[in-house]
Amino acid sequence: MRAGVAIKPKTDVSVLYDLLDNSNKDEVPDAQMALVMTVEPGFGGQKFMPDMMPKVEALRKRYPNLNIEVDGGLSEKTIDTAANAGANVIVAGSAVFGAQDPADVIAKLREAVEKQR
Ligand SMILES: O=C(CO)[C@H](O)[C@H](O)COP(=O)(O)O
Repeated sequence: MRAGVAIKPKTDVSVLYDLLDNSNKDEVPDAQMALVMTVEPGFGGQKFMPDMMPKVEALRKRYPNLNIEVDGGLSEKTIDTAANAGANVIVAGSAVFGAQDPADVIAKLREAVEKQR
């Protein structure tokens, strides 16, 4: 099993530091992924919030090997912003399910992330 931890847009990224810094110690479950919500949780089709990117950048700087996920409003238009900030796990609903060629969209999202790694 893998464990992750998520923060909503109004939550400061620093709340994750204690947990992630201590994730190899016995008393804290290993957190192997951090999810930075890029919309308010609740439903698909919302607008990507670029002002969440400093959180992603801060996590990437502090944890070079952490899986950092973004969720909300990700598409071919917003993927470069997220990937440049350091996100390497992408949740995309509308952009994929609303596409004529979902596989092509997934390939483009993947390519944008892999370009940064
Ligand atoms: O459920 C969500 C928020 O709670 C997700 O943001 C959603 O599933 C992703 O969808 P979209 O790509 O349309 O923003």
